[in-house]
Amino acid sequence: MPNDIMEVTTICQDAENSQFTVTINEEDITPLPVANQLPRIKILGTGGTIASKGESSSATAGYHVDLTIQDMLDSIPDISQICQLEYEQLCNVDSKDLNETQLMEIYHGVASSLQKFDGIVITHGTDTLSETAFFIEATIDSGDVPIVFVGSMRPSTSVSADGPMNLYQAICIASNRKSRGRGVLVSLNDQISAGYYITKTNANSLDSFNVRQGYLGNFVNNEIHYYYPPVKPQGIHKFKLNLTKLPSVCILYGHQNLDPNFIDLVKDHYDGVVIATLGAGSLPLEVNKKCISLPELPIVYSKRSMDGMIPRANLPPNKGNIIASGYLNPEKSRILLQLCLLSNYSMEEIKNVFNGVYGG
Ligand SMILES: NC(=O)C[C@H](N)C(=O)O
Repeated sequence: MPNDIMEVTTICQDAENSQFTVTINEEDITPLPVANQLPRIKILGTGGTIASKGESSSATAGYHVDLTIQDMLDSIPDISQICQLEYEQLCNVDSKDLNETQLMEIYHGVASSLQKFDGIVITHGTDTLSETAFFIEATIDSGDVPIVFVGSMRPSTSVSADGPMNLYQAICIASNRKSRGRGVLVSLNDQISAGYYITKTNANSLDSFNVRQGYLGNFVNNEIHYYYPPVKPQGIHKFKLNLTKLPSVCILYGHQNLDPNFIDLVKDHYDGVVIATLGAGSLPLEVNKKCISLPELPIVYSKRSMDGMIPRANLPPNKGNIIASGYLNPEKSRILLQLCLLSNYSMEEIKNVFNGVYGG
């Protein structure tokens, strides 16, 4: 028997329906689970469009959150042969309304489920899903347990609602042992990606999430195809979370003819600032001067552009308090800076953390 690791798996218990001849080495064989040995999966519900109802079947905007996890589960195929399920409704809101208290509830919901479950699914609005996913990856050492975020772009009432299939796939992904050791995942529109890097790039379409670092896998016809063996993103810095309030960090958006004094509006009200710079760290000379004149205020230079990164070489010369975001977009840079400040890191230590994503 060849020594390859199986790269294609099927959720379907009926192996004859698999379109693939799967070769596995003997060490990799797991017997088909009997009912009480099925993976234990915890769903944590937070709301979002996946839990929403609209006015009519053609409405894809103007909807409201109205479904519980149980309602959502009623709309998906039978999963009793795939996993043993438990769920908890942590909150039920549009993700624009998620605040720090609810973020901490999600953190505790995940942390307290890790020991008891083989996989965790979090239903979440797509608008801020990537922020929560990044936060959880940065604060929880999940070991091998897959943590799968899922949302939808159409409300449950719309024609061709995407929520049921997305949820079904997320549960299958969390239940599949090939998902182990991959950290925080996002499952949406048949694609599997790393929560650390994913970004919402389209405000409306089903193909709303994109990741330039590449999708990790694909879900087609009940089969999960991972493109790579288990791996977690490069440069993750794990923070120990204590229960104090997160430091406040704001994001400023750069534009042509930027007034250098815009920093003055926020400098006394926030512990740190992130600027979406015009290109790869470029800001008008006077704005750079203003930023470096505030040596106590950490300022992360991130980017307006969806793709690309901020290299350290593009920072202004006297860059004591200026930190390059590397590959992180402004909203992820904000969370990383908050966590660094919560940990009382020095400016140098903050730069080292951002260096993990090639910034610093
Ligand atoms: N598609 C969605 O889930 C968007 C929604 N506004 C939310 O983030 O809760």
